[in-house]
Amino acid sequence: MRKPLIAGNWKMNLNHLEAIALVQKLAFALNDKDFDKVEVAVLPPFTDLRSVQTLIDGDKLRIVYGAQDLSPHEAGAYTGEVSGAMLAKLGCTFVTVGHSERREYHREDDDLVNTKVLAAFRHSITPILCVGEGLPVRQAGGHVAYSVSQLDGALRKVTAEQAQSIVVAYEPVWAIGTGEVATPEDAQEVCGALRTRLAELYNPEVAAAVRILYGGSVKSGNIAGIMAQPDVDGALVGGASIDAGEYVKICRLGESSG
Ligand SMILES: O=C(CO)COP(=O)(O)O
Repeated sequence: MRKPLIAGNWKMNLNHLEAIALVQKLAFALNDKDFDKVEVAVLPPFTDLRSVQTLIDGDKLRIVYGAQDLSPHEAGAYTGEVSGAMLAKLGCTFVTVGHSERREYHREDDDLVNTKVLAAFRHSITPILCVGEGLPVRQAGGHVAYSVSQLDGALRKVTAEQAQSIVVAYEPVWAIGTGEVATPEDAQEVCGALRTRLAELYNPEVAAAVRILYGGSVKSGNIAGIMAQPDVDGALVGGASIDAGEYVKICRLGESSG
């Protein structure tokens, strides 16, 4: 049985003081003890992680956290990079890898994404592997093949044991930050195909264990329909995750529709 996951990708928003304020608001709303049917995560910028860790650990909050990227390297002369070991030391549960904004603005390709997935596993951090097509690919009808090939590329040398703990996020680029959300059927089509591919690459047990999220303009008004789909196990939320009231609503709806 897959526990639904709602993860908030803050992107490059909120300094560490603003991060503390947001987590305090979320904690107040989400910390009642009935709220245990969904896992709630926040993914702040690197500079906020220590503050978020201190708050969550200190108050034993029911929120987990992670980073938005990591280096494929272990340590050394890699100016500007942050290693998996550093993130593990900060108690990160998750790290997003292969987000379309990294693929587009930092030219990350499937090979680099693959080395980052492997780096996350070396430090027992769960990768949230992002895949998804742009508008021209969608219009040409190639969205399933494109997303599946990104999955294949990212999972090279990943064992079945590792793969069963991964989180995959289907984020069609045309739906990110545009207000144009995929229909529940669009989300199911690709998430279902990704699960089928996991069964082919590994085995049915791995496919059944992996949580597959949808991301792209998720709001409280559209989450329920998307999460009602059999192969959608939660959401990777961008803009709406830095609005405490809206994110709490999304998490509550995720809990009841998961
Ligand atoms: O990129 C996303 C999450 O990783 C989605 O962003 P939005 O929810 O702002 O469309």
